[in-house]
Amino acid sequence: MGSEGEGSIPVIDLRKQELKAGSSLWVDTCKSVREALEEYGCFVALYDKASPQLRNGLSGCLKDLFHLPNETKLRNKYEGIPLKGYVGQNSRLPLHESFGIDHPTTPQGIQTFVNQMWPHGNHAFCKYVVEYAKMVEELDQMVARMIFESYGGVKYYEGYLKSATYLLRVLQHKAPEEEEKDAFVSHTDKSFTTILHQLNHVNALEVQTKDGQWLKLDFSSPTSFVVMAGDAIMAWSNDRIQAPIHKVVMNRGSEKRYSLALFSFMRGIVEVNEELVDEQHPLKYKSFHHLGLLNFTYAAHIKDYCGL
Ligand SMILES: O=C(O)CCC(=O)C(=O)O
Ligand SMILES: [Fe+2]
Repeated sequence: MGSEGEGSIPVIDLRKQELKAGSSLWVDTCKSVREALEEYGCFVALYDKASPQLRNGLSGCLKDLFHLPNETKLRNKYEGIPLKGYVGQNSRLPLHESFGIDHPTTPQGIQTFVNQMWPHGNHAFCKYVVEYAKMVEELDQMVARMIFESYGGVKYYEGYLKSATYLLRVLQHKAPEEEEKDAFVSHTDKSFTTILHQLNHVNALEVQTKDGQWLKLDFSSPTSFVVMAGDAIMAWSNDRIQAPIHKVVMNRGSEKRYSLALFSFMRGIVEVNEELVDEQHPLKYKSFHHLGLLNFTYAAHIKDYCGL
């Protein structure tokens, strides 16, 4: 467990049976999670709940989705909320295409999306996406518990369970004609946390360290998931955790890349964890409405929205 040498993103094993809340392994793992998030804003979690059948089923469904006609794809719209719907055919992001599925862990959420894309239904898509999203939601909740515990108590965790809402983005990135090219521009996520997974072996995600170095992430294994801090957890932690700047860089001649990002958001108000405010660490953010942050100018920094 822990870091794989200097200058690389930590890998943390969350697969072990003995990893039960309160055990000594749990306490050690919470510490590794906290250190990774404070140093890099992300880590690679090893988690083995995605069966080969699920991954294969999901791959097939996503390929079908990206093959739909453009006018069908454009029905995936969320008025007023940038990047929540379909992004594609965009000259500024020519290698990128993605869809947003709101509430992917609920039958209604997935059904709404499927009705837009396949008015006659798509049973396999519903089945695989819900199964996948629920599995990642469990991982998200486990990591959230570890984070909340290591920063002073489970009371925040109970609030998180009640108010977390999820958005699944499914992404396809194509290879460029030049040697290498940004396929998704550098940004931080506006989520509380994001969990990323790749459906094939094409690595392309890069994360910037505090000293400005870009690190490539290898999460091509079926058991690797990247847990990444978003702007909201950065504010909640009063800047102990930094939301890392990241981008997707594709190389010439590579296969199309398929990845999935499960973003968590809090319904309602996020308050800075009071245990993380003291003389050395004065309060850096006002309480803020998380979904309001999404409606705020997308390109803006969270400090413009609720920074002190
Ligand atoms: O595809 C990836 O690995 C990253 C995608 C991403 O950064 C995002 O959707 O916000
Ligand atoms: Fe991102």
